[in-house]
Amino acid sequence: MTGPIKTVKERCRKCYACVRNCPVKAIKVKANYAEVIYPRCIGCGKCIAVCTQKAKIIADSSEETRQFLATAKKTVAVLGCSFPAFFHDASPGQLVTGLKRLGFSEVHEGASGVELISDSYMDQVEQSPDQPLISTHCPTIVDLIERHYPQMLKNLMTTVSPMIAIGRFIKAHHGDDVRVIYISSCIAGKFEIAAEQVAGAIDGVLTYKELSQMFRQQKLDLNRLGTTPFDGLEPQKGQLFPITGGPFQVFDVKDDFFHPQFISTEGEENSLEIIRDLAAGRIQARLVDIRFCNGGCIGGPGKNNRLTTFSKRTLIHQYFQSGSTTYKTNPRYQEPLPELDLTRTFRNKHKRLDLPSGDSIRKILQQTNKVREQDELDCGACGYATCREHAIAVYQGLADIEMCLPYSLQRLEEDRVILAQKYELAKHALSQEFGEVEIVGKDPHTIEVLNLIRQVGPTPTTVLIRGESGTGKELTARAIHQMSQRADKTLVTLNCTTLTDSLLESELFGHKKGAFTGALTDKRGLFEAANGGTIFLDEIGDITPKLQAELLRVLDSGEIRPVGGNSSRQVDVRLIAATNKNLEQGVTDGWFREDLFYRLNVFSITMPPLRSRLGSLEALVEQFLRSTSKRVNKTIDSIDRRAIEAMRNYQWPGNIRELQNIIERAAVLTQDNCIHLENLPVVFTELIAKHHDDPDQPLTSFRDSLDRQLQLIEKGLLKSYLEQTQGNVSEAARRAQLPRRSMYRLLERHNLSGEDYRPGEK
Ligand SMILES: Nc1ncnc2c1ncn2[C@@H]1O[C@H](COP(=O)(O)OP(=O)(O)OP(=O)(O)O)[C@@H](O)[C@H]1O
Repeated sequence: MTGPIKTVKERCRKCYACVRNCPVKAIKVKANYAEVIYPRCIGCGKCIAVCTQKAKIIADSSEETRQFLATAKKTVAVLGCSFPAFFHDASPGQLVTGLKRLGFSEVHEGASGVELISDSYMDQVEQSPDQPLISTHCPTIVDLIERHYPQMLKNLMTTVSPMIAIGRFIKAHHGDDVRVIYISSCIAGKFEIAAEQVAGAIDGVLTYKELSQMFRQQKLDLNRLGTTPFDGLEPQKGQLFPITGGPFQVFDVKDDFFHPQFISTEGEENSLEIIRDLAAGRIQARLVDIRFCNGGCIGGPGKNNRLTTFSKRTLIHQYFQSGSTTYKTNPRYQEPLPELDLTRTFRNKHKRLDLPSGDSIRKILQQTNKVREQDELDCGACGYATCREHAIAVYQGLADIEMCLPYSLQRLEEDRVILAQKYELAKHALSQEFGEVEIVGKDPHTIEVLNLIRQVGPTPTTVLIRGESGTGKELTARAIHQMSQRADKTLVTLNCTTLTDSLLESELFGHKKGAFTGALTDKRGLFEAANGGTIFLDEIGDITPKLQAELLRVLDSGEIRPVGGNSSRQVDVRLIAATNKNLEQGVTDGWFREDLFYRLNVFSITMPPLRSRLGSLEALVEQFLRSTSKRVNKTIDSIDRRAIEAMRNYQWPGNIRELQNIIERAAVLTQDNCIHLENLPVVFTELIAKHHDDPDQPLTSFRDSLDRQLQLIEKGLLKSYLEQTQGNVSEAARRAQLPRRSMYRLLERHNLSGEDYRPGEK
């Protein structure tokens, strides 16, 4: 069932402004838009006012009115009592002329409808009812009680509103030969005329905005028109009705405003407060006059100007006092009528929504990560004042879980991490398919690694690859997989540092639908994806104790259990793990499980750092020149001697990956086909210590001088080791705790030889 407030779905951006501002929570949030639930709506128009995207609109009655005007039947216009506050640029007589030009046969003032109901009102008040009477001229208040406070139906005065009264009055004089259009700033009137108890009195409600639009379309400038008198009855005090206190003036309620038995109030907050007070029996008034809009009927949402309540109030008062309006009352309205029925009844339209149990609320709160009381932030971003109200609305199907902002932000972050991981996986898969896998190097360390790969590759043994970052651990894992019987099956790579504990568990072992928020379907884990092949867990030293225990269980049993699942599945996966952390230290310090360490460390390969395999430096450089040339789309086929010399003297903290990156950078920078020393980062130029043997060299830059001094210290130390070991280079290397090859390289660089220190050989 749709009511007069419509949603333009394409415009709704789900900002929840309407949810937040709707006083009776009559907005339901759907997948792509928020819409009004008509049976709960009270037509106050707040959602229209707060929607910056103009996605909430009031059903426009101008087209329907035009159609009425185009037929032979008479159509009468009734101007709501607030019209002088909205059409103040033109005189009332010009407005009447304008309406007649549009085709209306007669124009009446709604204020005369107020006077029609005055007696009925006072009769009810004077009967001294035993419970407070609530006025019924504001349709929003009537809807509020019918739809949300049905226990107060008995308090509603059984009199129609002035709009219905004048509609019935006009129709009583014309028979069914006439249509009546009411023009007002009140959009709730559009709701009211549809109520079965008053149906037929008014045929359409036009807002002032819609009427102005009709004037514009007809190019009618009211200021240029002559004046025409009203055709209806001349009202007396009814013209004061729309403003605060107006009804009491019109109905001649003698007791003043200070008397607690006669209360007149308006505005959303006051209206809701007084109805709650009345419902709870906290106040005992005789007559309560309530109008929902701020300032009374001059505050309706169907307005066409932005004047303040005070200036509109002044305009109404001026109009009342001026007495300049002219009337040429149609004689038919003077004729006596059989008594006009001005009563109405009301109906309980309350739709009770199921209330969740405490347990259901708790479960919904948990879905948005609210487990403890302090997790309930009550931030209001969802449109509900508290997390509990939001949870109840979710239970009642009015709200979405995703409306919780902190929860949605967290979900987004988790999704981002998962996507980043998936991106890494895709990248790896591509490089596995199209990238180079060849391990370059002829130095003894690399040859030793290649031998180990050859030996362990074809076996199903678990391998632990260790070594500094960028030394080729992943490359080695790929080589092992390619050399294995599983080479035609998948190699799944996972970097354990990128995922949180819970995500890593679901990533590795999969999850069942509903295992946690966001687990919308069953999902296969990486262990299952690697079934029959190999799984490479990079940075294994970074997984948490919980996951270490789980991994150990999988390695021992060969079975995986998805998160949230009850049964296990057998998988045949070869595990290769890598780390640059000292796991033995981890075992001692307690952050790595000893049993897992031994389970992983069945066969270990330690990747030597680049600084200890400089024998392969040139081969690596050549390899990277080739691959980089392709990548940067340049032909680079050589590197100059000084650049290589500088590279030999560099420590390579980032190892082979750093070398690869430096070559790529240089390839981009070079202007010809060769990489020069100048194309390398500045540190390499500084490493070419031209004068490191000459202590008397005049001081140049601080860096040069420091480098020179360090070279001297280094040479002095080497000489001491050679002296102490009488030129035995192996012994000197052992004492210096350096690899023998490094010792030879250092001696070569400083032009030293063991022979010079052997006894008798000097
Ligand atoms: N011996 C080698 N021959 C050719 N390329 C190599 C060699 N070793 C490493 N690389 C290249 O160096 C880069 C870094 O290697 P890899 O990613 O295997 O190192 P890693 O030790 O796994 O690094 P991290 O610890 O940072 O994950 C890769 O592009 C790889 O192809």
